[in-house]
Amino acid sequence: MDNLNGVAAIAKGNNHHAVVKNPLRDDAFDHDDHIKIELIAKKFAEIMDILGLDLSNDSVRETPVRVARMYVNEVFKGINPKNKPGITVFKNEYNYHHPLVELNIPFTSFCEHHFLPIQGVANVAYLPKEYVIGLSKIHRLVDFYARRPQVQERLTMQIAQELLITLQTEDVGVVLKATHGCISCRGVEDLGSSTVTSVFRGLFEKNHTITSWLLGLSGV
Ligand SMILES: Nc1nc2c(ncn2[C@@H]2O[C@H](COP(=O)(O)OP(=O)(O)OP(=O)(O)O)[C@@H](O)[C@H]2O)c(=O)[nH]1
Ligand SMILES: [Zn+2]
Repeated sequence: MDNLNGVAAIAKGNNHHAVVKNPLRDDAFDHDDHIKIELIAKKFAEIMDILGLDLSNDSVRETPVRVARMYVNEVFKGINPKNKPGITVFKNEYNYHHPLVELNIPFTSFCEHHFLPIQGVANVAYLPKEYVIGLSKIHRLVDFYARRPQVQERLTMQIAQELLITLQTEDVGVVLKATHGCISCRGVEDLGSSTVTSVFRGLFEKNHTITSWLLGLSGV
């Protein structure tokens, strides 16, 4: 159990910087969340005011603080390493040395260029060595890295890198299929297209049958 606790500690610790980084300043967490909410609400009220919205109207009066809370506590909470989920791993006592695939994990992220939703599913696979991970923790990791201003490529890499580190395996495959609000709601306004990104490491890179199978599972 000591070993197990050791690995759990690595997973829980601040390995936020071990993976591909989001563009964040060093002082990103100098303000407490409640201060951030207060500051963002003020700025958002200004934006609404500039747009000509009547902030004395009952329906929109609370919108600045709603948006501020949503940014800090919900859609961008994954920026802050303190919100990283504790990841439980277990000794692979049953010696399962075959792929495990977690399919159709839904996620919502936000594109860092337009702050519009990126919504889709993740297929995550790995080949266990000494440790296996609690299934729900794969979902929680996808969610944690999604809740940031993101690009899909970085999100895919962060999930893969986190699993490589946490599970101490070389064999990981991550496929994300998503639609981008900035493609559908504005700009080119193309409904119905989707974006697929993938990271294949170790077995999942070398064995093309498994790679195509994993991509096939994403409906590509
Ligand atoms: N590679 C990548 N590009 C993204 C992602 N999300 C949004 N984009 C693109 O980021 C680009 C930003 O380009 P800009 O030309 O600066 O922005 P824009 O003028 O609003 O672009 P249009 O969407 O073409 O109107 C756009 O082409 C978006 O489609 C992503 O996850 N990955
Ligand atoms: Zn965008």
